[in-house]
Amino acid sequence: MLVAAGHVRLLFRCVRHVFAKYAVAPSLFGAVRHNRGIELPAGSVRRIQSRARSGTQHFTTGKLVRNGVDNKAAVICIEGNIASGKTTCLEYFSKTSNIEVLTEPVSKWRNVRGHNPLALMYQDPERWGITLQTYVQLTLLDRHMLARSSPVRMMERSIFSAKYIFVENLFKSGKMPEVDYAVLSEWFDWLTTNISIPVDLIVYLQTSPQTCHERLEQRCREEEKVIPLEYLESIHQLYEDWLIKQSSSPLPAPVLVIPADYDLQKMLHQYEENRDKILAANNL
Ligand SMILES: Nc1ncnc2c1ncn2[C@@H]1O[C@H](COP(=O)(O)OP(=O)(O)O)[C@@H](O)[C@H]1O
Ligand SMILES: O=c1ccn([C@H]2C[C@H](O)[C@@H](COP(=O)(O)O)O2)c(=O)[nH]1
Repeated sequence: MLVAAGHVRLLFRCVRHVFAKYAVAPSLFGAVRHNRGIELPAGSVRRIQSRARSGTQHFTTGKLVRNGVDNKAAVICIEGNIASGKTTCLEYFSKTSNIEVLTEPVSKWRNVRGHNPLALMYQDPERWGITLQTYVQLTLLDRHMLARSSPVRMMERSIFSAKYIFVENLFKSGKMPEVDYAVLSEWFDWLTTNISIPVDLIVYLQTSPQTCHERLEQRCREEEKVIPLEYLESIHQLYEDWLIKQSSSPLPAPVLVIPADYDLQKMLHQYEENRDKILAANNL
């Protein structure tokens, strides 16, 4: 009971953080509605009247969007299993001008005010899964809502994979209590219904779990030393169901699959070969 109350308090703190950062609550509710939309001071969040892009499923009428965000910029999410090579891929494209690269905020997940929710989750997922995933959801939402500085944004993972892969995995494996799953799901549904989170293309780095296991050991991140091959197999299966079979959760954007079991040199070649397809997201 006490644990559940603590989670609710944490969730309220999270949404207050988002609203405070983007000044949504006072300015939104104090806003005046005109025929052309809502007028708000610069830097605040506004509701947009419509947004539809061909090739994507998102129609964002009436959703919150941060003022000053250029909705014409393309957003490409790099998805894949743990240690599949997402950061390495982003590093490669970061050398291209006009591409803004946002890596996952893992450093925050390892240190929030002196606490390490990533390590806690791996030590005791039943207790700390909701704590980590609440913070992952908040920090990824923050990434999605950052004002864009280039015509193309590439970001590592998304609020969608946090929910459809990692939260689902914790719940389906019996490591997340049903009440925690229900609360996280309600949050996710509210956020994605009310806030504009456009994604134009998903690039899926498709690896075997064995490859990821080897790369994980090579990377040697302290918190991840306890990850067994079976964990990577579960995450792999969820990714395949979502992005290849397209049978589990809704797709926020079209998917480009890049086989990623190859060595680094071949991967860089693959990225170059797919560069035009990836950057074509800018013209959708
Ligand atoms: N194609 C590759 N072949 C071999 N090792 C790789 C390859 N791509 C990445 N690595 C290494 O594997 C580890 C995980 O890669 P990383 O890009 O951090 O994965 P992710 O961001 O998906 O977790 C790192 O040590 C990285 O140097
Ligand atoms: O929603 C999430 C997203 C990520 N994680 C974990 C998985 C890894 O241990 C780290 C970072 O992932 P990378 O694939 O190495 O970038 O965070 C999670 O538990 N939940």
